[in-house]
Amino acid sequence: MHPPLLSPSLLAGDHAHLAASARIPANLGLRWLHVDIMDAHFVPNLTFGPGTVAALRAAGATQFFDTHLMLDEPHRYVEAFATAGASSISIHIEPAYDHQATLARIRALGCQCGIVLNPDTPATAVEHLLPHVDLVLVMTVQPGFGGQSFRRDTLAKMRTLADWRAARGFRWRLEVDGGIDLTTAPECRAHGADTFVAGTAFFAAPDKAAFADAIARL
Ligand SMILES: O=C(CO)[C@@H](O)[C@H](O)COP(=O)(O)O
Repeated sequence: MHPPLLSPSLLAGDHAHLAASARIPANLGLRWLHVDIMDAHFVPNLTFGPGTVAALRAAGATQFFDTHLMLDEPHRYVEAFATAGASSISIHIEPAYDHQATLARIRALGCQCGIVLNPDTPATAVEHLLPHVDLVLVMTVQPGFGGQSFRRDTLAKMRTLADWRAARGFRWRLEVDGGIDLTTAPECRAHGADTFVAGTAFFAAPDKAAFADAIARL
């Protein structure tokens, strides 16, 4: 299992001042930033596009952009996000497209690649892709909005994936996203997760350094 890593979600930042929001975790020494891309089709919300990612880079953001595409047709946009400055690009298993070819394309573009499962999607749905990814993201809420409650029924799926990783010698990160705070992150850690996306809990924390330290100590 990798050491714990916090990936603060920009979705909970100040959308009128995204570059300033991106600097908050960077100034604490946090290397990752989670960037949620929504298309109002796969999820009922709209957020950022490749132009936002490029603008954040132009404004000086240097952290690892952990880019989560919540799109019906992610294969049409991976090039745009790679060119804009994504570091990793994660795509969902649920829509129908060529997942394996899209993951390979993401790597060919020089990014890390991840596969994402909604809360009700079983681990078996991504089993065939596990040799081909750098990250597996287990959604712990139905994607689309920040500020939702963590779903404990996803813990067993984390354990299954973590057991497969250990038994089969995979090196990917196991990331969790949705309702992650200082109560739910330890539960996920106990079920094999190593990468923790936190939006509301991070940006609302009065002492963000203490929040980051608590995750680092898991
Ligand atoms: O992908 C998503 C929501 O769809 C997440 O990345 C949220 O940004 C997490 O927000 P919190 O649950 O931590 O507020």
